Amino acid sequence: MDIILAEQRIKELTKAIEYHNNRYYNLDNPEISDYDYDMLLRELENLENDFPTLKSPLSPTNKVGGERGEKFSPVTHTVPMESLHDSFSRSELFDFDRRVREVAPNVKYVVEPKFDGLSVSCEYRNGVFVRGSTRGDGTVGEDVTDNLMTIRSLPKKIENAPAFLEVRGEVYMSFDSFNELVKEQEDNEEKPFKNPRNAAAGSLRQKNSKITAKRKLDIFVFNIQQIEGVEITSHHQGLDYLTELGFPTAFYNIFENMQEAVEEIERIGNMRGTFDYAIDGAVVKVDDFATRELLGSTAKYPKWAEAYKYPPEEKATKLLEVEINVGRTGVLTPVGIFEPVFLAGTTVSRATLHNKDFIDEKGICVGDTVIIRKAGEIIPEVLSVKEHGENAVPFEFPKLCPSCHTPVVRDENEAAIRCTNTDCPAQLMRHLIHFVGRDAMDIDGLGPAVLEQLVNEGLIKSPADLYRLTVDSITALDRKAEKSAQNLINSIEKSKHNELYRLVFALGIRNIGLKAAKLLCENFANIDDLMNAKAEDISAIEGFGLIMAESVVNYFSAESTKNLIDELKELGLEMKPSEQKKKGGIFEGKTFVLTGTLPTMKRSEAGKLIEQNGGKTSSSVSKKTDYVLAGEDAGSKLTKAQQLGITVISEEELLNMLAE
Ligand SMILES: NC(=O)c1ccc[n+]([C@@H]2O[C@H](COP(=O)([O-])OP(=O)(O)OC[C@H]3O[C@@H](n4cnc5c(N)ncnc54)[C@H](O)[C@@H]3O)[C@@H](O)[C@H]2O)c1
Ligand SMILES: [Zn+2]
Repeated sequence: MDIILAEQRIKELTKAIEYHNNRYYNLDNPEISDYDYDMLLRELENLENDFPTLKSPLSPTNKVGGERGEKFSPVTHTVPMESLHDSFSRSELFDFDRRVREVAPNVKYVVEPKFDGLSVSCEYRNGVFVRGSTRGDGTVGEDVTDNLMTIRSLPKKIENAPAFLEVRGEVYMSFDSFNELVKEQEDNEEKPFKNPRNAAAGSLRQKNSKITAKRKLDIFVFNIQQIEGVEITSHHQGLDYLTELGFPTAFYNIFENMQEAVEEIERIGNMRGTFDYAIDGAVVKVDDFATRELLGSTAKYPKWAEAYKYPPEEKATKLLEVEINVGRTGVLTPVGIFEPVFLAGTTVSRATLHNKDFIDEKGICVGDTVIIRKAGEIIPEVLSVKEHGENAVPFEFPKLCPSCHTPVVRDENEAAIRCTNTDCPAQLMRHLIHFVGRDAMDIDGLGPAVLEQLVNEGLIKSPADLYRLTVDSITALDRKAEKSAQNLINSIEKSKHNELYRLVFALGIRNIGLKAAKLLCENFANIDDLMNAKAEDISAIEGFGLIMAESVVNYFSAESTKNLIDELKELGLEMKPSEQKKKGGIFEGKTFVLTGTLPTMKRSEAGKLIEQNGGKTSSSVSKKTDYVLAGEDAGSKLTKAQQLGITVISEEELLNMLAE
């Protein structure tokens, strides 16, 4: 390649990598697989090696991680949180070994699994967990102490602790917790997380630690960053000590040569399907700290460690049939059923085919041999058709709902095809599951199996029928004891006293999630006001757009909704109003966006103050924003405010406004 072309390609790659970095680190929502990303980075690294004069000091090959978001306060890492250099072949590992042996001919290596989560640092003073932070750009991370507090396996207080200890670990979500979460998200027709890593990152970087607590995160601790009062001279000694203190650590082994280390890496690779957590590789580390000192670091990673990344597994299998699932809002989702294959640790026999367009674009026919792969190690995806089956014909997307046989419709500008029949049994099941859910009416003891029985027996045709159940009607179902029937009735009774927002969420109005349901109820005094609200009134609520507003109005104007609400009222649902948005404070009707570090207050404190005085806070700057309260290091939000000509105030000015 000549230098002109190389320069052009380096520019392209840099741009693409920066784009994907932002999606991955800042938005927790990557667009391409890690493997594809690694290949882009590798191509850039190779070009920079071939044309050293073209390498910019700001190259992504020189930088760790993403940027620090504005959600959390900054934490400066005394000991930088470095990244790792990746190898994709044995020969690269032996190159690494050669470089190390120039400095330390008798090196010993520790090999351990490389967890696929997100990196955090945790600090302990006299054994008490005092602060935890994300890696950020390696130098400055985000303070996520409250969220780390929710991780059960992370010790909060350690016995016989050193005066000061900073450890580094990887927060992850187990496959079990991840599958549970995705199922919940799918049932609610929310966009599910793509893999456990994104789920872990998205959950840890939550403003509301109550949400983090529900997500069941876990941690493996793999390094001592700093320690006072205890002397440790090697990595394996450090790991043993951490285990002794009660930290969850992973297994490791020590080797005297690279050949054995490579075999261990292969062994771990072969085992990866047996772990309950995702690993994306293994790490080889120089054991002795003094040798590490000698080897040093580059701007991005230590020269004493090397990661080996396992390639994503792909397999060919036959598509046997396409099943159509009907979701709560009636969306028909095609699911491919394959001849079972063992892939990246689990047996795969189904994968979503997303929608009609996906099937048409790939030209997928029943009977074809297709290539499937696990992206991000977990969710199987269909990559391509490898070979058309002999008599394979293109899959015909059904024109009727498979559950109720009503003709389906496709909305304009939407890939989704829906069944719009409100009495559709498939939707009814989904709807009921949602209706009784924890964030909705919160009725204990009504799992999918019981609901299905009740629906099959014809006892339940709508959510209102739940309130018509009796102990007798339930005990009549097979194997239901009187006691459990009574418990069920009790929890159904209890749900009658719920606050209105639960019902509004439970109704499953399109585009209305839990937060929107709460907002609606804070802005309308009771169900009747809400049912009579006009789209303009609803879209005036901060956080609501016209689509959401219309969705609410359409839903409540339907005759079937009116009947349902009447029935529910008659059956004794209290529909308790929520506390109404405070009216009349000095910030009444004003929306604030808070950004940067304030001189004396935490942003959450300032937010509370604003809300106590009738104002609202929002996380993004728009034309609806009245004030941007900016502190130090206010980033893009400040710029946006300036572009839109929105008044920017300081903490002092805020306090002056309140004093007036
Ligand atoms: N798909 C995308 O769009 C996209 C974009 C950016 C980054 N990525 C992915 O992110 C990763 C690159 O990020 P990175 O800089 O964090 O590098 P990395 O994940 O490859 O390696 C460094 C990280 O490994 C972690 N780690 C886990 N177990 C460890 C152990 N036992 N010892 C030491 N460290 C351990 C550390 O927390 C450290 O931060 C790659 O996997 C890349 O594919 C993907
Ligand atoms: Zn239907």
